[in-house]
Amino acid sequence: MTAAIIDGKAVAARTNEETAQAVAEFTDRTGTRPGLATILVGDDAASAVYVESKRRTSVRLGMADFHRHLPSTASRDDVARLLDELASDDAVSGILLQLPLPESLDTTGLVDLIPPSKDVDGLTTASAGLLARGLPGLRPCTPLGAVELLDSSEVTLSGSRVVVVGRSELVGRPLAQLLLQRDATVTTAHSRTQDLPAVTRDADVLVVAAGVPGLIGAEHVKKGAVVIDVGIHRTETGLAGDVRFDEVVGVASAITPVPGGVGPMTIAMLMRNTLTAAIMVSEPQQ
Ligand SMILES: NC(=O)C1=CN([C@@H]2O[C@H](COP(=O)(O)OP(=O)(O)OC[C@H]3O[C@@H](n4cnc5c(N)ncnc54)[C@H](OP(=O)(O)O)[C@@H]3O)[C@@H](O)[C@H]2O)C=CC1
Ligand SMILES: Nc1nc(=O)c2c([nH]1)NC[C@@H]1CN(c3ccc(C(=O)N[C@@H](CCC(=O)O)C(=O)O)cc3)C=[N+]21
Repeated sequence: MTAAIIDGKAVAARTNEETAQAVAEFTDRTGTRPGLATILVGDDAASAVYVESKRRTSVRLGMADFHRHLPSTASRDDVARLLDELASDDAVSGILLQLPLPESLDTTGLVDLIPPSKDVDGLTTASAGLLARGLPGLRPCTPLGAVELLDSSEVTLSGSRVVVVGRSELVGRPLAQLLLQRDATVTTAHSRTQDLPAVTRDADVLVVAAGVPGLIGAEHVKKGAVVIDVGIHRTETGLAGDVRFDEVVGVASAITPVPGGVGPMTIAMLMRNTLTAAIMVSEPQQ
């Protein structure tokens, strides 16, 4: 048996088409475009590539592009001032502060200057609280993308055993919360987990966001499980994930590739969140 390949690129393209359509309707109705502000601090090459990709996609879908680039020497006050300015600009629907920030800057303190209504990355303490409580709010893009891929493959979440490897604020933790809301039986594994293969072999659905190249092999996967690989690494032979794809493809029933899996979905969910943020401002809930 060889696993079905879950085509994130195709699902993202379909999602983006729907978003573009909804952006056009929004613009007809309100006379304004949803606007995405991306902020890059410093010159990390990978971050610059991701930000470019987000900007390019937002423009293609009909949104307004507000990009700001600060030098790696920018102070906390420089970043805070910029965030305040974008927070009070009505043309800006969503603000994305690309991570990681240079080490000298206090990431949580700065992210929390983004108003929850513009937090299209879903990373502020306020958004995390809303998610934990199950209240309406903007959710982090990569977890949303992973769940969307599972839905697109018609994977049953309710009652299923899902193991998430990783507990970061950006991916693992919010993903576990989203899956709990979908009534999955969720286990979160991390670097202190004992006997990781025994834990992951229990999973009907295994989502890996550990940031360790090739961490997960055939010995970690139950026959017929669905495997979502969030990891992304630049290697000499190209991009690779946290999962040894060549091994696991022979054990799983479905698997995401890297590239072409979760990555494109992250951007598609950012676009959808930006539209949602714009709509929430133009049509506030009663
Ligand atoms: N495709 C996409 O759109 C995106 C991809 N990524 C990628 O996903 C990966 C994870 O990102 P992120 O969550 O930000 O990473 P972090 O480094 O912030 O978190 C990694 C998590 O994995 C856990 N972990 C590390 N090593 C092991 C191990 N050997 N066994 C079990 N758990 C382990 C850590 O545990 P502990 O808490 O104990 O330290 C931690 O909770 C990276 O490769 C990143 O590049 C990230 C965002 C978007
Ligand atoms: N505030 C913040 N929000 C983020 O969402 C965020 C972040 N910081 N920091 C870094 C991670 C990483 N991330 C990715 C986005 C797209 C792809 C993506 O499009 N990947 C393509 C390939 C891209 C390529 O060719 O390099 C793919 O997997 O097919 C990957 C990874 C978002 N992140």
